[in-house]
Amino acid sequence: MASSPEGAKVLDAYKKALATAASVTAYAMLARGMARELLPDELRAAVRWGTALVRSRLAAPEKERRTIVIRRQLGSGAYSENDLFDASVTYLATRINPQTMRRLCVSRTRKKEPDGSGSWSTLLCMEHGGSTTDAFDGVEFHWTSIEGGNGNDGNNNSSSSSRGGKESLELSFDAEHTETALEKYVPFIMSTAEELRLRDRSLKIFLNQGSSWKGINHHHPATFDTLAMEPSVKQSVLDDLDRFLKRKEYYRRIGKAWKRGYLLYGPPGTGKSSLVAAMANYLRFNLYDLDLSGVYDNSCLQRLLIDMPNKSLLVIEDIDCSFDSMSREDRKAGDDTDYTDEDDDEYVPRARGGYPQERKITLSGLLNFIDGLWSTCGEERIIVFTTNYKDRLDPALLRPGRMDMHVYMGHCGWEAFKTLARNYHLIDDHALFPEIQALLAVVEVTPAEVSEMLLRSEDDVDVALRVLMEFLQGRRRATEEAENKDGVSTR
Ligand SMILES: Nc1ncnc2c1ncn2[C@@H]1O[C@H](COP(=O)(O)OP(=O)(O)OP(=O)(O)O)[C@@H](O)[C@H]1O
Repeated sequence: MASSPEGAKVLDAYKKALATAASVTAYAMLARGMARELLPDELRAAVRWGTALVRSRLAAPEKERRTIVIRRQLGSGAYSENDLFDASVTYLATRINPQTMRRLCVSRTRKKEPDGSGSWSTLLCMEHGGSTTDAFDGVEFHWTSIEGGNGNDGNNNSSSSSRGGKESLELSFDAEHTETALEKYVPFIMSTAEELRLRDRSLKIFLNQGSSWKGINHHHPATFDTLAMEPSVKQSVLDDLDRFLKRKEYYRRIGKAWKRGYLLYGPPGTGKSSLVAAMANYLRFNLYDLDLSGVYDNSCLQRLLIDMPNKSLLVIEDIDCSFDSMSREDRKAGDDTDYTDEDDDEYVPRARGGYPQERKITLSGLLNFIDGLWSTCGEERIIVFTTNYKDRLDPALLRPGRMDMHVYMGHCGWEAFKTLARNYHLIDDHALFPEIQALLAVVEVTPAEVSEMLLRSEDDVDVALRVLMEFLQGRRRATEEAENKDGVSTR
């Protein structure tokens, strides 16, 4: 290559560069040697300090950190538990990766269901001294578990939390993310822990006794999967519930109470109560079954409604029987009670058996409490009214905006039947299905009646379906005879 003119040029340039580098190095060594010889120690120290200062200014500054200490207990009293500590432990159990933890705490608890069965739940948590990281909103949060004790834990750990003699968690992050930590991350931890708690708790059903609620464990097996109803109606109820749950901010913004009302109507035995139970199971809300015949007056009603916590479902069954829309004149004619102090638009509550009772609450009182009182205290409530006779309801209940969704629970159609066949006999098809489908298209039968027929023979699906088919044929004959009779009599 050197033999060509270009090669000679390159070699030349290379030699020059080497010579320059060698002379720069030699000069630097010479200068350093001279400085060591000529400059006094103090001056050299000052130069070193200046160089370090320039270097530290140019380098990226170390980020400031913040630490939030979350103590298990806030004081020494019985009510000093810190909910944020419990919520953080619950939340972290879902974030801990057992693969990356050197030491890990595992606890198992057995939950007993009302039907006697039990299930195990496992909780993972950090051992004292352990740490883990979590990412939220693009920010990295570092968690450390700090041991409690009496200030002399032998670790020489001088953190304030351990000195306080109480167990705690420390949450550290870059100081610039303090607002995210306090305004977003902490509320997120609380709401996630609350969701997990609701998912794991045994549900309760509360019944009113006087002006208070009495709760018992509630284990209604109905779920949206086992519910036999029109698939599109079922899906629209599910979608509505999901939308409701997600809309906390929306309700706050438009200034409306975060509640939702459903009116379930349809003939007896079509699954209205089952749907209420399925809704409670789906939402993991406790159920408050209000028997208006046991409510003396509006103030008693008010107390009951105030006592209902958030995330609860209030159901008033057979609302058409609970209020009688007789006018004052009708009532005066019917009994001797003195109604002189009443407003004309008041209604007499009826006991579930249909007998009017002495003391009164009003439908407007009920609706006003639900609209007014619930908007000022509490949130995330569902109210469900059920009725067999929608046409008998007071128009005040049906007014747009009063009940957000009206759900018709109808007679058993083909899709509903298939759900029941799957529930009771685990089948999706059978030789008798076409005939049953044809019969269901012309016969009015409730899911409760179909369920009863399918249960007649639990072990033998052939027998069960034949029993159902004969029942449907009998119903068709009866309907035809009735129609013929009507036809004859009207002729
Ligand atoms: N749609 C349905 N899906 C599944 N099972 C149902 C359905 N409807 C009725 N059943 C069965 O019938 C029983 C009675 O039904 P449920 O009490 O839910 O009906 P309802 O419409 O509330 O009746 P009522 O108007 O008389 O209170 C239920 O326990 C269940 O076994």
